[in-house]
Amino acid sequence: MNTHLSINNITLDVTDGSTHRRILDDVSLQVDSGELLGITGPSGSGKSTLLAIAGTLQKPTSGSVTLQPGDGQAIDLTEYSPSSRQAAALRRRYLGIVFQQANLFPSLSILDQLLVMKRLDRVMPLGGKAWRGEKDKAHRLLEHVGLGELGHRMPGQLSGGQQARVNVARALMNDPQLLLIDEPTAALDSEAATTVTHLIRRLVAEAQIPAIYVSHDAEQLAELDRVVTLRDGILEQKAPAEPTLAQSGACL
Ligand SMILES: Nc1ncnc2c1ncn2[C@@H]1O[C@H](COP(=O)(O)OP(=O)(O)OP(=O)(O)O)[C@@H](O)[C@H]1O
Repeated sequence: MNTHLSINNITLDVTDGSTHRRILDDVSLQVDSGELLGITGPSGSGKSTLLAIAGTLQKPTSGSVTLQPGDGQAIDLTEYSPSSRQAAALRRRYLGIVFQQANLFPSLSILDQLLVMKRLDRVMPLGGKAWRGEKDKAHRLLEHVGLGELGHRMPGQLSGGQQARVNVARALMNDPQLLLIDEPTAALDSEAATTVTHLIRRLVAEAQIPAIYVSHDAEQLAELDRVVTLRDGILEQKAPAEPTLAQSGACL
């Protein structure tokens, strides 16, 4: 089932005292199922803000973000106020968000980092069938990100790259239909960063969901399916490619 993301004419204006600023200006983007789209651009160009809007964490001044799951009705992710119960429900049901800082709970094991939100979300008797299902899933995800043996460790006992992998696994616990990733490898050395980017790429292809990956890192961006650039809130348009001889109909 194809899940498709459509960012439609997003504009964000903010007022700072008596100054009005346009942070995002008529940004439109499409991301296909299984596609990992990179967004890059100078600092302050609006990348994280666009991600926050797609993640229901900020409301645009105008425009919409539509998630079309393969087997259901289209969902407008900009419909509700970010602090509303409805927006929280959309995040829980449809979105996986990976922020730069893993922000792992220092006193919880790696396995429990994946399970803690499930505990808060709904009351599940420990040891019951539903809870065992979630635990199995957390184990499977940790194995999938190469941390199968480390579920019992505490965050302080993991390297930065391993913590970043926990961060990714945690975002997949709710089987998201859209993955939003903000500079996941900024704090990592090049080798660890590439491992995490390859992992994300594999997981997105396997889950066949659309994903957006914000980064400044040219080496990581080169690993993605497609990259677009934001500059001063405007999406840079690539010049159309020169037509090939065949397209231009030229005869030799
Ligand atoms: N609600 C808001 N009120 C005022 N300014 C805002 C608001 N939201 C975003 N901004 C401003 O919008 C601009 C874009 O910020 P954003 O964090 O999206 O940029 P970025 O491209 O992700 O930068 P970086 O690469 O440094 O993380 C910044 O100048 C930020 O201060």
